Amino acid sequence: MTRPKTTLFLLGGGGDLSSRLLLPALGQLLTVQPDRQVTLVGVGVDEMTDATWRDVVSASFGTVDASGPAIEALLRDTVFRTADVTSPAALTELLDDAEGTPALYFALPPAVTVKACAALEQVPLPAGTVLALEKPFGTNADSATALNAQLAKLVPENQIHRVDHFLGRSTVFNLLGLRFSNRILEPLWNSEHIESIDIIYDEQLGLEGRAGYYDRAGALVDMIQSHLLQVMALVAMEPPSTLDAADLRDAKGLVLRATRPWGDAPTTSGRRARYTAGTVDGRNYPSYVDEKGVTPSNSTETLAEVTLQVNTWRWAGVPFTLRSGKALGKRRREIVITFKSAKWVPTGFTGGAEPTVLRLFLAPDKMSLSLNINGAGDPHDLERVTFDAEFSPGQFDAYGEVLEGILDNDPSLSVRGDTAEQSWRIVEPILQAWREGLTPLEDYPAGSTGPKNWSPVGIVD
Ligand SMILES: NC(=O)C1=CN([C@@H]2O[C@H](COP(=O)(O)OP(=O)(O)OC[C@H]3O[C@@H](n4cnc5c(N)ncnc54)[C@H](OP(=O)(O)O)[C@@H]3O)[C@@H](O)[C@H]2O)C=CC1
Ligand SMILES: O=C1O[C@H](COP(=O)(O)O)[C@@H](O)[C@H](O)[C@H]1O
Repeated sequence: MTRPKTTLFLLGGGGDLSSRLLLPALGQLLTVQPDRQVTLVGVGVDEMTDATWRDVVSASFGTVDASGPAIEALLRDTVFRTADVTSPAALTELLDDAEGTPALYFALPPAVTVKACAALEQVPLPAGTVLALEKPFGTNADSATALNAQLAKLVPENQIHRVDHFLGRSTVFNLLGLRFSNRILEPLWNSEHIESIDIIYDEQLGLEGRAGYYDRAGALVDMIQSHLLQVMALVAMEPPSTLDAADLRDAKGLVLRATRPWGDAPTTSGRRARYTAGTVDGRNYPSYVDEKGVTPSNSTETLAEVTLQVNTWRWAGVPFTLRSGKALGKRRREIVITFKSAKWVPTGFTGGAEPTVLRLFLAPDKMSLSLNINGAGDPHDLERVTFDAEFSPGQFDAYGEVLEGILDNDPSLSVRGDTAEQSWRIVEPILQAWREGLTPLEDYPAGSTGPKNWSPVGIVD
């Protein structure tokens, strides 16, 4: 198969995202798929020579041992352009150099991305131009709507990739494959049989010098609005007919449109907390408020939990709890599906009251299914047994899969405009309650599991 030529413009090519995640991912992709014809153009405001840029790209490729003919060709031809991408003239000049289909990756501060998109209105865009936008997509539902309207003036929706690296994970296909190819799962995947679903992404990392962004976002926006709602949509979606972008994204949209804070009570459906000084795995963390660049009066939460309801026949009454936080004692990245207990365990057995639990672990992807079976010895005794399996790790890291989608212009693993808006709509009442101080901001020591008085979410091993 001959692949079409693409010129990938990395706007913000000298930034952290590019050097740490995008360039290594590109290196990985071209190593595995050397038949790709990609010309790379790095763009930034600060001057950089082509030779220095080549060194940047080469160093990033080195982190993943990228090699082969496509890598050599890319390194030979890549150039850096100094340009202010908020200027229509600069953008026009950049695009004049494009060979094949241009893909513009906005690895820029979000406010600059918005201005660049406005500038693009005055730029003749070659047919097929692909736009890839990083999170955060807007700062609330209104700004996300406005940005969508702006983008719609530029290219059709299926040429817009709103990047969510969680959807780049092979996790998406692992989850859909497991759910939809096993007759013992899908018929039980509803409120008749499922008690609750928890989606947990607890990190040991703290702020890591990202106050400029994180102190205005907080855990709810940084992780739940941006990523975990997309994961939830995959868990809760109706069976799609195909894995095509339209089918997958329609099914996700349906779930998110039906999602509300639990009991329609934004004040009580969420909890928030902020870390104080502590130790995580031998590493000392200062209190969040003492981290460089943090404004304590922002009351930014570093741990957020929200419980949501999905108002559909399938999910009525099932709480979906989404939780993510930083500087926690243990890394937990999983989806926990807790089934209802058996309706009746015959008298004569002991045990067996515990429900079936399916745990889907993320990155690396694994699953475990806990059931009750007759244990060794007395056959009346029911004991817990867990079946474990590992999923294939996938060909690429998450950003490799993201880039593959962009270069092939397959938007199935990116966020559609309407669902970006829905994600904001879902969290906004909770954010509002938090801004008004209606939900207390609690504390937890770094290295702990969260505030002492919080009941655990999911399974605590
Ligand atoms: N870093 C990360 O881990 C992640 C980042 N993101 C998102 O990715 C985006 C980029 O983040 P990050 O790489 O960390 O940011 P950085 O601040 O490290 O990089 C931003 C880049 O944008 C360039 N830039 C700024 N203004 C202009 C302009 N007017 N014209 C051309 N270039 C410009 C800068 O150029 P110069 O260097 O020349 O000043 C710089 O290279 C953000 O939206 C962020 O939210 C998302 C997930 C993770
Ligand atoms: O987008 C983000 O994701 C990371 C977590 O994802 P991972 O793939 O690095 O585990 C999170 O740490 C960061 O705060 C957030 O912006």
